[in-house]
Amino acid sequence: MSTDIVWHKYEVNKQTRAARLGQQPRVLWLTGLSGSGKSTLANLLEKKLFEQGKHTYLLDGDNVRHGLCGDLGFSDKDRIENIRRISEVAKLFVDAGTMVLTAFISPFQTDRDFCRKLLGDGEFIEVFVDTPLEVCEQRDPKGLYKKARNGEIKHFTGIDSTYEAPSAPEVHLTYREESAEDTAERLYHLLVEKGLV
Ligand SMILES: Nc1ncnc2c1ncn2[C@@H]1O[C@H](COP(=O)(O)OS(=O)(=O)O)[C@@H](OP(=O)(O)O)[C@H]1O
Ligand SMILES: Nc1ncnc2c1ncn2[C@@H]1O[C@H](COP(=O)(O)OP(=O)(O)O)[C@@H](O)[C@H]1O
Repeated sequence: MSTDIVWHKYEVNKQTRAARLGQQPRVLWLTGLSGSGKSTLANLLEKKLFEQGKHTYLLDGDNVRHGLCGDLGFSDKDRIENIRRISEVAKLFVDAGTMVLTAFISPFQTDRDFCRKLLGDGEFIEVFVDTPLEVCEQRDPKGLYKKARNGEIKHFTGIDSTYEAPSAPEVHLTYREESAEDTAERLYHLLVEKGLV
């Protein structure tokens, strides 16, 4: 526990940085099952925003687990800590004026709400990548569902670990049989329609 600490207020702050970058910093938080398309869509969306001159950063589950969260596994307790750390990192990026995209399963509503509360009003955009389990399992891009069904991986989301679907996401990306590029375009337009990017 950190005690006897104070908060320093700086003159160069979120508002001044955001004004310099000419954008509204926020977090586009993609949540969904493994294989639902979070990484693919976040990557395509970041590319689009970046090409428009936005200052972006993508935090991705697999990548973050190589470093910052390399000591964490997939028990409920570890997933909660994973999302807590990522939320704090996302907040720092928002403070730096950045448009953050995240691609984590983030299976629990309370943890996603934790990040929402950590940020300012309107800064947390929850995007539910609502791809059915059957489709994710059929895609199985990393062969993990197969391993989970064989019992080689325990606590796999959707198989023997819970996924709580968002109750009121800002964007609900329903499944359609179409290319990833088309889905990313659909996501982009939903965000634009709602004035979120
Ligand atoms: N048991 C289990 N359950 C779910 N996922 C597993 C598991 N073991 C490894 N993986 C791989 O880890 C990626 C998910 O990491 P996340 O940090 O997004 O998970 S979580 O938000 O903490 O639940 C996940 O990546 P995605 O497939 O991109 O979602 C998997 O590649
Ligand atoms: N419409 C689509 N949207 C997103 N991904 C799709 C789509 N159609 C097929 N895919 C494929 O599904 C897989 C999704 O994997 P990934 O992006 O790693 O998901 P996640 O990050 O949620 O685990 C990729 O291999 C991607 O090419």
